[in-house]
Amino acid sequence: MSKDHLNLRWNPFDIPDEEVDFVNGLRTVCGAGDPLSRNGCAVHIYVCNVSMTNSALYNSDGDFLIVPQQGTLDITTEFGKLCVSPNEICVIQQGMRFSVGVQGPSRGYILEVYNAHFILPNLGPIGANGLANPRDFLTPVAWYEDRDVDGFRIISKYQGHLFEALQGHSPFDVVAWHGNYVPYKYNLKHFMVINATAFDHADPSIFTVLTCPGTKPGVAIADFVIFPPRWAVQEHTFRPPYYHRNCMSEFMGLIYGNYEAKEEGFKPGGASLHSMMTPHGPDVDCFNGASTAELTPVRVADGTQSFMFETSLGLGLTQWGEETCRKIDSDYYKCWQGLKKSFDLNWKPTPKK
Ligand SMILES: O=C(O)Cc1cc(O)ccc1O
Ligand SMILES: [Fe+2]
Repeated sequence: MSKDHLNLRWNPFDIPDEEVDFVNGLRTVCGAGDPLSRNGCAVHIYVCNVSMTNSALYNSDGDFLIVPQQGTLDITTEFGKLCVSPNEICVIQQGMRFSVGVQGPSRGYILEVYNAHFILPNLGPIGANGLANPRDFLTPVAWYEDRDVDGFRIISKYQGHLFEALQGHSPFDVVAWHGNYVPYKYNLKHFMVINATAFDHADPSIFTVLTCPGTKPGVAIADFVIFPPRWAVQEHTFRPPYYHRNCMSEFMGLIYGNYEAKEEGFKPGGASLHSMMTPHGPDVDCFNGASTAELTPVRVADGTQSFMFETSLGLGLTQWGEETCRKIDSDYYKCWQGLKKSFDLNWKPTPKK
């Protein structure tokens, strides 16, 4: 494997012209571990343009966190209906039957976890409220249909493969439910952003919406992190993401707009992967702009929404992610090539007021 395989960028994944529904349009990009030992995660893309009809999917392997990027999803579940638009996300847990309706060309990202359910991160010193607040998560109200169907397809994703059984009626015949094992949705605009207000760039874990914990305390199987519209006010700081290498694998996607560290090249519906311990950071334009900008309070990321699936596991690419999709941007590494050495022995910091 050559070095440029460790930092990768994908151009937007194609939505096919021929009719494809949500299940047939599922593609796995990368992953770690496996569902047999209930340890690991996977990143999938869905691209589709027609609704699932007389069919339902359930995931025997783990939980799905679905991030629509284009097109609203009308999801019918055994618990009722969820309408999920871009900039909203939903979680459909292991075993729940669901059917996805779409209104046209649709695309999005899915984070699947095998170990445990997603939870809100511990707030630690943040205290009682902040980040994604529990009050903003919505669960469906019960909805049912009593519909006989000649051959309703029940599809199970089991050990990474799809299996199918036919039954004579719609599975969405549950008239009521109680308990808390239920799918939910969340609108990212409700995220209460907390960030550095004096100096330094905070670890993006401060933007964690949901996390799937692993067995080592504080180490996640996967975090869902967003880069929401916010103020940047830090002084004496290079404000964009720092250049770093770290112990996590970072898969990023873009719902709309631009990502501040890569205004060019990272496009909505595309993706990037910065692999564990592989150096990365802002592109040369971002570096040059932020190195000379006056550090007054400024808005960051208005009209945009990027996100990261971050995992403590190593992410291995599938054949589809690496080759079949034909979306890998082989010039990605060039975004850093114009970075010049800027060490100056005689430079002195401006004294603090
Ligand atoms: O652009 C990235 O790769 C994601 C990222 C953002 C940030 O603010 C700090 C670290 C980091 O990896
Ligand atoms: Fe990073």
